[in-house]
Amino acid sequence: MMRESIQLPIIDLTSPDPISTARAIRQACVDVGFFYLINHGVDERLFKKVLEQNKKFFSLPLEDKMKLVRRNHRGYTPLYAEKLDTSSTSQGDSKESFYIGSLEGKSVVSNLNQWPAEEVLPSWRSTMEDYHRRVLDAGIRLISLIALALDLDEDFFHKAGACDSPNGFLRLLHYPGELQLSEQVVYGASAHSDYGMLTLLATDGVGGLQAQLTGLPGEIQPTSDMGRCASPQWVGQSITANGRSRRRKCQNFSAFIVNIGDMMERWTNCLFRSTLHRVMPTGQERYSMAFFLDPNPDCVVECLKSCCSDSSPPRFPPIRAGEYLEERLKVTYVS
Ligand SMILES: O=C(O)CCC(=O)C(=O)O
Ligand SMILES: [Fe+2]
Repeated sequence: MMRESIQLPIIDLTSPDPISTARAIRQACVDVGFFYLINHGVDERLFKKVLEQNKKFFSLPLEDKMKLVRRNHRGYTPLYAEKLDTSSTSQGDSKESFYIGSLEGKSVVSNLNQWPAEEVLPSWRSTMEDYHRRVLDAGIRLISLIALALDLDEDFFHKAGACDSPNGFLRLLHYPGELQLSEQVVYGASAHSDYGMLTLLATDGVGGLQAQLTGLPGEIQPTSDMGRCASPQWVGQSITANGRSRRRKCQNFSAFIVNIGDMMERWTNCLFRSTLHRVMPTGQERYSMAFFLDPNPDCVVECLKSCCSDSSPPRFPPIRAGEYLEERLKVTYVS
């Protein structure tokens, strides 16, 4: 059964009451692993500019884009070259993407010369650098609230070495509108969880993003005749960044869709959920920008003391963030 939409909690980054905000974040991360973030400091004009530049890049001829093909996780990945659900037998995902990374272990944007030429796309690089910096800044501020939500000091993740110079990856995405006639199911992005601490996603407002939830807050999970929980449901046809601002009519900016990544799930011993999500093709072209906030590569991610006990021992061994990320990225590419 497909549910149409899910109401995600709304978190205000400028709320004057960090304690109640942290409480709301905790609830969201335990229940769904997703929430909307508003008042994040990335203004609407910049957001529009990035979206425009995003469209311009993907409308370049394929041979131009292929000149910037992915090296060291920076640059262009063509249609079907990536498959986020590594267990699936379907073909690669129906999306093309462009990765912009920071310098290893530094908050400086560095794309190892994988940039479109200034003559071809004027101001493209500076727009992306600006956006990268601002989203990183919002993410770092959010991490302090996440620490509070875990009953830790607000600088916990900084002290753990995660945030001094975190890795920030901005991924521009384009999902073509035409639906492929194929025997196989084709996904825009097949089911996956994100790898890092947090993801801050902005979209052009076109739907298709869905999350897999085992039970909605307050909702009684149906059980089958066997007495087992019914299988998780895909929800959220309408998880769109702009949906809320349209409803509210008063916001002059869009909300980010934020979700918890696997490293945060490891830290919290699965208290905070790194929820599976996917993008289904809708027949409508779609653009999005996902910003992955990952810990400094040297940071060791290990179960928080407050998240384990004798009856709930750590489920994952400690791991260096850089190694973990490398491993996960390696298996994602079809070619
Ligand atoms: O494009 C989207 O809305 C989601 C993309 C996503 O989940 C990802 O790239 O990890
Ligand atoms: Fe994702």
